[in-house]
Amino acid sequence: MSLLSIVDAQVRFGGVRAVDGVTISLERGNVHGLVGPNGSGKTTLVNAISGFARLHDGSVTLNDEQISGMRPDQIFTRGISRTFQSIRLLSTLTVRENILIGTDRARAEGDGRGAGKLLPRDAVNDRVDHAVALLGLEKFAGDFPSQLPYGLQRRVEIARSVASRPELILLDEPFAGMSRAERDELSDVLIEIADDGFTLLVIEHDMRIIHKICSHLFVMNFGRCIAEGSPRETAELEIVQEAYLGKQHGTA
Ligand SMILES: Nc1ncnc2c1ncn2[C@@H]1O[C@H](COP(=O)(O)OP(=O)(O)OP(=O)(O)O)[C@@H](O)[C@H]1O
Repeated sequence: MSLLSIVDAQVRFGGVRAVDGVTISLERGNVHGLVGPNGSGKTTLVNAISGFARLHDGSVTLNDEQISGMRPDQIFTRGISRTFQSIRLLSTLTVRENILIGTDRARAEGDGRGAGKLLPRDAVNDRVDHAVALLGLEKFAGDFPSQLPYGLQRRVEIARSVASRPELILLDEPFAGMSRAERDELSDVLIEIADDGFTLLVIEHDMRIIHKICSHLFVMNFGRCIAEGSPRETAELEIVQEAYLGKQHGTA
């Protein structure tokens, strides 16, 4: 059984079909890449999975439970955590305190619907320690986000997601704005996160990074998923190369 199944998902903004009948599945433990030209619908698809965009048609199911139609907080408690293109950290909290917020999902672990008990303090600390270590943030745990370079702020956001122990982490352009060295470091960290058992869906433009970290790739254009498979096989497809060369939809 797939971890997440999206069937015929459609999201429209007025006359714009931002997501236009996407049917894809995410498999547990994989790092999935989501690529496509600007405006092809990648962020809208991630928004639809995480409850930030309303589906006009189709469905999203997590572990066989339909989550489309739920609010973002309800989807979070069911185990989907995400980051945004712009970093969203709380400036008055330390790195560790920002990551601690991720453990709030534990409140819902009783019945998966927000009625669970609080985790014991030791268990919360273990989760935070694990996330801090996985993201290599030990030296910065007492710092405030504004004291850190951009690449480390990104890592704090991802650590916060990891601390929620989600079933699936959605990362919207986590490498954007990073130096090559920061990109290489973060890609190694994402591989470690996947080795730790997490399932990831990563929006990224840099095919070098995609080839390095992803086992499965989805390619979008004009709101549709036009190809999927291993990064190597999809990159070689003519329809994918045409999308990146900017040929218009429906033209020869
Ligand atoms: N809130 C919105 N209101 C109106 N149109 C929107 C909205 N969000 C997205 N769109 C439109 O939906 C289409 C898909 O946008 P989306 O941001 O999902 O693409 P993307 O592939 O993530 O692009 P990028 O790589 O530039 O981030 C675009 O035509 C965009 O202008």
